[in-house]
Amino acid sequence: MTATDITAPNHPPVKFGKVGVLLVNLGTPDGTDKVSMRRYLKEFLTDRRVIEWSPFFWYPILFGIVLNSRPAKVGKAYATIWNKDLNESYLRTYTRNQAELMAKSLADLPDVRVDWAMRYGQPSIRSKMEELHKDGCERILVFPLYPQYAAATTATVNDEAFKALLKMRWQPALRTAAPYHDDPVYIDALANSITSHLATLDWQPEVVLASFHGIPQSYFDKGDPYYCQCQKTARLLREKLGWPKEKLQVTFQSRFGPEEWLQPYTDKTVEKLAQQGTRRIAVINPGFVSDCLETLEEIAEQAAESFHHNGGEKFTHIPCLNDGADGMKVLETVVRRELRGWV
Ligand SMILES: C=CC1=C(C)c2cc3[nH]c(cc4nc(cc5[nH]c(cc1n2)c(C)c5CCC(=O)O)C(CCC(=O)O)=C4C)c(C)c3C=C
Ligand SMILES: [Fe+2]
Ligand SMILES: [Fe+2]
Repeated sequence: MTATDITAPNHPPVKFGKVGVLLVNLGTPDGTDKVSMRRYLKEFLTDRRVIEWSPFFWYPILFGIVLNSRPAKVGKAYATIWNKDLNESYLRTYTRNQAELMAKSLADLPDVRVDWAMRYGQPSIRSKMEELHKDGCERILVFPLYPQYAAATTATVNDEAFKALLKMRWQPALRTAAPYHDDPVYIDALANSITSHLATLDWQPEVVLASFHGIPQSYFDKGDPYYCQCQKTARLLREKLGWPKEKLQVTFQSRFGPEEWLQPYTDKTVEKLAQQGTRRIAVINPGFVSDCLETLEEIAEQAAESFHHNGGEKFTHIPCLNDGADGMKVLETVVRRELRGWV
């Protein structure tokens, strides 16, 4: 269709013919104060893709205990890793940078619009879908920025994108990007980030932990592919580096609540390694596209402290791919692949 196809009298102006790419990450509070933290955690922890317990059981605990105690505690943790220059979390800074850099690298596709959103907090997926649509995007690619698929992350982003279409008369076509846990470009980028980080040190780790965010064991038992995709990423990374299994070990971090989560746990492994005589370790977080609370505070601060406290000597955290050239090459490869047939 071209503008000349609009022949009806008094037809309102419409934009069309564009393709949108929406990069989506998990989310972020607007500030580290209690009110912002509570708002963010409430949106996050009422998502049934994240907490699968029945609301009849969960809400009294959430509203009676968790949302009264956790905002202050987590706010303090966020304050230690806040991007003070821009007064925002690094997850927000990196996600915005990724979208801006992506727009530049797709300059050869003039009909493509790139934007970013957060599943929890601002800018919301709905607001960005509406903006892209108004801007003439008849097709939108939603890219949940998680290399490994989990219902608690990927599926909830996709759900929200589809929900945004519910009230639209003229819906855009919607595509969602597949996980890329075994993409050679991603594995190469991780391998490069390990070797180039280790080359900056005057010591070498005996063990490198590949620490992924955990999920409850029960989600895995119900068929979530996340655990297996994490294991595959680590196997391919080991093969790429030519390392044995003992040198690159998979662990799972960020447990929440009393249930059993995927094991081995990162915090317990760090403690045990130090207690059993390992003196030098490195930790990489291959499942996180950008550094955030879970990498900067839980690993680079807390895990490092625990390692030293238990007798370890050298600890280093390998930064996430963030908005660096290797990481952007990964994201661009996925976007160009998923746009095939549309551009
Ligand atoms: C049952 C609760 C949770 C599940 C399941 C879960 C899965 C999951 N999360 C990420 C990535 C991130 N999580 C982050 C923070 C975070 N995660 C949970 C809970 C669950 N996550 C909470 C309550 C929080 C907030 C902090 C806290 O209260 O401890 C973040 C960091 C966000 C930031 O702004 O820095 C990320 C990223 C993945 C990949 C995942 C499952 C695969
Ligand atoms: Fe999480
Ligand atoms: Fe955490």
